[in-house]
Amino acid sequence: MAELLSDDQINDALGALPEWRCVDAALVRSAELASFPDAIRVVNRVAEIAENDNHHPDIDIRWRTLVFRCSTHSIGGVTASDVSLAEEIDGVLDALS
Ligand SMILES: C[C@H](O)[C@H](O)[C@H]1CNC2=NC(N)=NC(=O)C2=N1
Repeated sequence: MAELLSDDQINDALGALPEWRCVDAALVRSAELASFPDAIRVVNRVAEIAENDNHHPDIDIRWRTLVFRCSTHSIGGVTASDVSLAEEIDGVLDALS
């Protein structure tokens, strides 16, 4: 059973995730892509990763801007799975730059 991370553990994790913030018990970051098709390509790649991990982000898509929100729905807060997913999302975005 996943365990909620403490505030200190979240802050430690965010030290390695400079694009992310903890907002309302979730890890959140935005990303602006070069085009809408590029944004959808990122979403599709993240979807593959999330399916593989069986851990899914909330994704807000507005033209070229994506907002990712990672929390563990089953226990209502941030767990290690969310930190791992955030790292993988950064990997997808970093691969574009
Ligand atoms: C049965 C349950 O839906 C699955 O174990 C997964 C699916 N993806 C998930 N994703 C997230 N973010 N939180 C979950 O609790 C979760 N549960």
